[in-house]
Order: sequence, then C-alpha cells, then structure tokens
Amino acid sequence: MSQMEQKTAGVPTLKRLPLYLRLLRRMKENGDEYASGTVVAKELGLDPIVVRKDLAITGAVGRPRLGFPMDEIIEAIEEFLGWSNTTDAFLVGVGNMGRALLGYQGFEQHGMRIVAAFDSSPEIIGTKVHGKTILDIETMPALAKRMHVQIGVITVTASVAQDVANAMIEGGIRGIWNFTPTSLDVPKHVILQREELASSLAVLSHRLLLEGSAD
Ligand SMILES: NC(=O)c1ccc[n+]([C@@H]2O[C@H](COP(=O)([O-])OP(=O)(O)OC[C@H]3O[C@@H](n4cnc5c(N)ncnc54)[C@H](O)[C@@H]3O)[C@@H](O)[C@H]2O)c1
Repeated sequence: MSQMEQKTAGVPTLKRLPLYLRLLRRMKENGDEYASGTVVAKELGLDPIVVRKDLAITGAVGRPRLGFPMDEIIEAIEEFLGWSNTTDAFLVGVGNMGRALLGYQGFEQHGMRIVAAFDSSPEIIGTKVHGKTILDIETMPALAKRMHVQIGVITVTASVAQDVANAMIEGGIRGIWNFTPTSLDVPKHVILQREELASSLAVLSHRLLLEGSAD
C-alpha cells in the first residue's frame, strides 16, 4: 500500500497493532503459516470484530477459511506502523530512566534504534552506558542534523525538558518521545508523544479500588 493510499488509524488501533505483531512473530516461529483474526482475538482476549477491523486497516488480504498468510500480515503491520525501516533516535538525559531505556534491546524490533545518548553532567559525559559512550548535550543539535536523526527521547530533569526539546528541533528532529512530566511547546510539524507511568498507575489503582468495593 502506498503512503498516499494508506488509511489512518485511531490511537487504540495503533496501540493494539504491536501486540498483534508480537503474537504473529511468535506464531511464525512456531511454524504457523496462516493467522486468522479469530485466533489472534482469542489469544489476546480481544473482541474478534475489533481485531478484524484493525487488521483490515493495514491493507492485508485474508484467504477464505485460512486467514492471513503469516509473512503478508506481519509485513503489512510493519509497513503500516512505519517499522519496516528502523528509525535512528537520540536519547537525552542518562539518569535512572535514560539508562533503563538505553539497556532495552527491544526497541529495534519496534522500528527505533537509539544511536547516541547525551547528558550535561561532566560526571556522566564520556562514560559508557550499555556499550554507548555518553556525549555532551552541546554537540547534540549539530550531530542530529548531520546524521538526519528523526526521533528524540527526552529523559532529563523535568525543568530542562523544554530546552532539550528546543535543541532537538534545532537539530531537525521531528518526533519527540517525552518521558518527563513537562508539557512541551513545539511547532506544528513536530510530533509529540508523552509517556506517563503515573497515568497507567492511576488506571490500575482505580480498578483495584473498584474490585475491592465489589467484595
Ligand atoms: N515517564 C514516566 O513514567 C517517568 C517515570 C519516572 C521518571 N520520569 C521522568 O523522567 C525524567 C528523568 O528521571 P530520572 O529518574 O532518570 O532522573 P535523573 O535525575 O536520574 O536523570 C536525569 C538526567 O538528566 C540529565 N540532565 C539534566 N539537565 C540536562 C540537560 N540540560 N541536558 C542533558 N542532560 C541533562 C542529568 O544529568 C541526569 O543524568 C524526569 O523528568 C522524571 O520526572 C518519568
């Protein structure tokens, strides 16, 4: 499917597609040649109608009674998410959160490769973290420009998050994954995604509370 023809999907669909991908890759490893929406729905405990709609949006075409050929459906989801080409990313702020993200090997399977990490602390600059030498934040915008880096991951102290975002934008970065609680102000062409563990925790706590009151 060309980018012009590609449909847009809602956020809930976009959030479910990686779950399908993980399951389908596992099924492929187990030797399955086809995947049906019904099986995917059952494995993940989702409504089959929702799964069928999600998979249809990727443009993959199922075969009657068999389902989707495994390679085709995997490729269709990867292309839909833009994960067929891994995108280079810079991470800024190598504290607790930054170190954890740098140590995670799984992002490459999800289309993102952290190619360099930056900090402002003289104690951290020049040290090695998970095999990467930490660079001086001052060098980040020029390097981002030179390497055509698309994604910036922000894991700095909240009070400097906007400065870091500005420096990333100066370097031509177009997608920012913000792990800080700071609401960032960015130009229209920049795509922002905020990650907030506290929000997920709020859902968990509230559900626990409801379960408790049901007893
Ligand atoms: N998204 C979440 O769910 C979540 C969860 C926990 C923490 N956080 C947030 O993540 C951020 C980092 O938390 P942490 O525990 O890793 O903090 P930390 O203090 O361990 O690390 C922050 C790092 O940023 C560096 N830094 C500060 N100013 C900088 C600048 N101008 N340029 C480059 N580097 C700079 C510091 O030297 C330090 O290494 C905080 O904003 C915190 O609120 C988010």
